[in-house]
Amino acid sequence: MAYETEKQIAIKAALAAGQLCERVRHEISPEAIEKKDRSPVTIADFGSQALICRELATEFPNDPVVGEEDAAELKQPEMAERLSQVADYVGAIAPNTTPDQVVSWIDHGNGSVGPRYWTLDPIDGTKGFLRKDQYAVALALVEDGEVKVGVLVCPALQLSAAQPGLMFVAVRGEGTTMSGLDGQNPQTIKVVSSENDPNLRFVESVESGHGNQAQQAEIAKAAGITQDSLRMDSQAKYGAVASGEAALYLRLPSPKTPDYREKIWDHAAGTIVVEEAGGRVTDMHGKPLDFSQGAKLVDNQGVVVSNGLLHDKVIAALQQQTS
Ligand SMILES: Nc1ncnc2c1ncn2[C@@H]1O[C@H](COP(=O)(O)O)[C@@H](OP(=O)(O)O)[C@H]1O
Ligand SMILES: [Mg+2]
Repeated sequence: MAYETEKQIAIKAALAAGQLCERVRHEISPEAIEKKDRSPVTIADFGSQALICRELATEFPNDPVVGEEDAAELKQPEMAERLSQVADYVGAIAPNTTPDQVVSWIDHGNGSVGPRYWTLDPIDGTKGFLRKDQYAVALALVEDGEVKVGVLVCPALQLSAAQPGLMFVAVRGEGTTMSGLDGQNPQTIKVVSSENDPNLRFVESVESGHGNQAQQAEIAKAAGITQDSLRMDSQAKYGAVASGEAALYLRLPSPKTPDYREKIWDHAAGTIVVEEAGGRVTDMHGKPLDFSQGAKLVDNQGVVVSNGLLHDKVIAALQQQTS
């Protein structure tokens, strides 16, 4: 099977990172959230990137990693205590970790996009993480601009599972699986194969500033979806489409940030998870997402993720709105 080693290492690394994030999350005090204290997410974000980059640097030393975080802030003398907290959390999974190692692993994630690279969002949906809602650890391998392997660990996502904690894994040409966070009994999943069912749902961000909720509602309606949206943080939304829980995920540019360009780590893992489950991912103009241009999807605007059947209808509705 293609990319078997990459897949196994990515799963191991992302699950370990998910475990670290959950430990930190359960220790967030309600007061910290009220005060909008971002320290829990900072610790988990840095710890997750450190653990994953440690694994990738050991197993694939020649592969660049394009991660969301860098250690510049953590290296400041006034951050010494925070750094040692991160090292403690990482050390619970990778014994004897030193603060210097943490810094160097995090900075291993400052690579550049090339012919083959990994991209990592150590905590996607930071706002969801702080609200104790959805978040994801998202890791993907990209070759020649195409995502080849994607792993999404969603520790708080339940869908139809008996308990929260879902992992989605996809390899190009080999389908998408979903399992619990023990990785046991992965089940092949498929998008919902209907376009006219009154029960079809669409997903969008909880954060109104990350999209255009009014326009998203209109477009979903034009595509025949009559149900209210399901609002969810992070790339868990891609998992919802891949598993058939939703038929569509719309992320249209917010009127406040019309020129926003999406980040590769916010979409790479999710894209392959949906495509390999039989769905489609493009930008709002129907163009495939181009992961070869750098950390941002500079040639794309907005994101449309569907079960495939609805896709052309959605793009046509968007074109009609702008013409
Ligand atoms: N104006 C904007 N438009 C779209 N996405 C944005 C945005 N500002 C920030 N984001 C991205 O939205 C991501 C969260 O998406 P969602 O709303 O689907 O949970 C953030 O990832 P992080 O949480 O990793 O920083 C961030 O990269
Ligand atoms: Mg993100």
